[in-house]
Amino acid sequence: MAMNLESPKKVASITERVWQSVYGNSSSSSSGGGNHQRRCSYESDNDEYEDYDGVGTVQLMQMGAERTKNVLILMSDTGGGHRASAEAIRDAFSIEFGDEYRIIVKDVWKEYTGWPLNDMERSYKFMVKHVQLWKVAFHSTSPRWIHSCYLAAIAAYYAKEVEAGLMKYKPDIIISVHPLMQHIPLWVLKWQGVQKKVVFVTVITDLSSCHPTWFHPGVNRCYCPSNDVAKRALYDGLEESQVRVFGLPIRPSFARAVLSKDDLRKGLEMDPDLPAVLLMGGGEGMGPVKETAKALGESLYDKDQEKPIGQLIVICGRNKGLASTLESKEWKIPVKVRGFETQMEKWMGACDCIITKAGPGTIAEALIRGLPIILNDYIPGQEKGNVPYVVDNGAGVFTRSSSETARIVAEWFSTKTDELKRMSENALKLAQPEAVFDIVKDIHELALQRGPLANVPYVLTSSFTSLI
Ligand SMILES: CCCCCCCC/C=C\CCCCCCCC(=O)OC[C@H](CO[C@@H]1O[C@H](CO)[C@H](O)[C@H](O)[C@H]1O)OC(=O)CCCCCCC/C=C\CCCCCCCC
Ligand SMILES: O=c1ccn([C@@H]2O[C@H](COP(=O)(O)OP(=O)(O)O)[C@@H](O)[C@H]2O)c(=O)[nH]1
Repeated sequence: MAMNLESPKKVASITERVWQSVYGNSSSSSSGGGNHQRRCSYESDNDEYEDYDGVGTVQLMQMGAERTKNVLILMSDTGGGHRASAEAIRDAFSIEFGDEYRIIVKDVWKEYTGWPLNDMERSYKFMVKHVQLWKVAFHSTSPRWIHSCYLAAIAAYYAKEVEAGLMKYKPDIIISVHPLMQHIPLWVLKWQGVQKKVVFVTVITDLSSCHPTWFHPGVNRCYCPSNDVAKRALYDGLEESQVRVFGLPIRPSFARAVLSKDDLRKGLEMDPDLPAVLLMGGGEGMGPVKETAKALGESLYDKDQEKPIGQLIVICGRNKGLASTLESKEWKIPVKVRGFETQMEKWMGACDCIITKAGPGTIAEALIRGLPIILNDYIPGQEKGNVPYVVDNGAGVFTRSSSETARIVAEWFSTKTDELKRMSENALKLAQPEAVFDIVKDIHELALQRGPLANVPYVLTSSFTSLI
């Protein structure tokens, strides 16, 4: 098995590739065989596949080995991490392979099926708010026979809809970045008789204690972000040849260090001199963000000298209530309150440490930026294992107490700057900015091994319930 948990390669090479992808191939040097001047086409919400008539055989528009291959990335906005990873993979395909691939990022469930599949975002938000409910749901569905029964029942009910959803995009390659999106699509491919023609891979977006639904023995590859997850994949029945360990896919923009901290701060209108702490709670702004912000407002103010010793950036994600509460507060230190940000790499690059719940995406991004991490919460189940991942590797600390968090940051910014520096170095050692490129290159290899991917014979058939 390629348990090659690689140390980060030269960041400059990624920088160069990202730069060339965005601004064209002006540099004379080239890296990694990408067609940098070309752009990979992709879509997220606009439909460009109007040829599907919903009843008969779907004809492929482009034939032959040279045609653009369709890559369907299955995700759901349950949290912010799945979309972030999907976008990372999309961007890396574009940088590496230009218009060889057409990338489609979709929540097919939401678009095509009915309740409860089309409402997972809200159901998930509700369950994690009532954390005991989530804990019971997570652990009680862990045994394979239990989740297989649930998923088979849902698959049987929504078979036609899921099939139509997949067929519309005529995928040559399907990439699932969600724990509940292996079983049903694989059954549909089997029903279609195209299981051997379509490349199906899973990219796991949990760093450690992930749910067993991630591991499906029918996939061509299962990309695990850590050796721990790979061991669990093998334990759950995958073959060594199916498992690869490259790291968690993070948006390529994180890997480039084009702007200095000074320039980033200027652009973001931050104080140029005061050390900065970034406070967030995933895409939904979860966890004790409000209490922590208030505590930091006190601890980062030197009462004796009557001046701040640090500045605070709060990113509330989609939590609008949180943002408006914090915006209306009077602060003694410089504070910026933001909603959902699309350029997280800039905010992270401008700060000196981060406070967050134990979301895998945020952790992996912070490691790339070398930010020491204070974890102040975790979702039971899939996020629990992220705490020792950070703490045991010396890249951060865990505390649920807001006052303790505020005290630690104040010390990092005054008497314990050496500790902050040491943790930053440890964070960088864990970072894997190349992971997303290694993943897409491996998928490309898989596709090549399949030979020409044309003529995937998608047809609507009558029943597949007998197959599941
Ligand atoms: C005998 C007692 C029965 C108990 C009742 C159980 C009924 C089933 C109800 C709910 C299903 C619960 C599913 C649990 C497995 C989920 C696997 C998992 O890890 O999911 C994680 C994702 C969220 O992603 C995570 O986000 C995090 C941040 O917030 C972080 O980024 C992390 O890295 C991510 O992995 O969770 C989901 O997507 C769950 C969506 C739940 C929607 C449930 C409501 C709809 C019910 C059924 C539809 C799905 C079919 C359920 C089949 C059960 C199979 C497990
Ligand atoms: O305003 C925001 C808040 C969060 N994120 C991104 O959302 C993801 C959050 O993923 P994580 O796994 O940390 O937590 P989740 O939101 O899934 O609970 C990370 O990539 C963040 O950079 C973002 O792009 N903008």
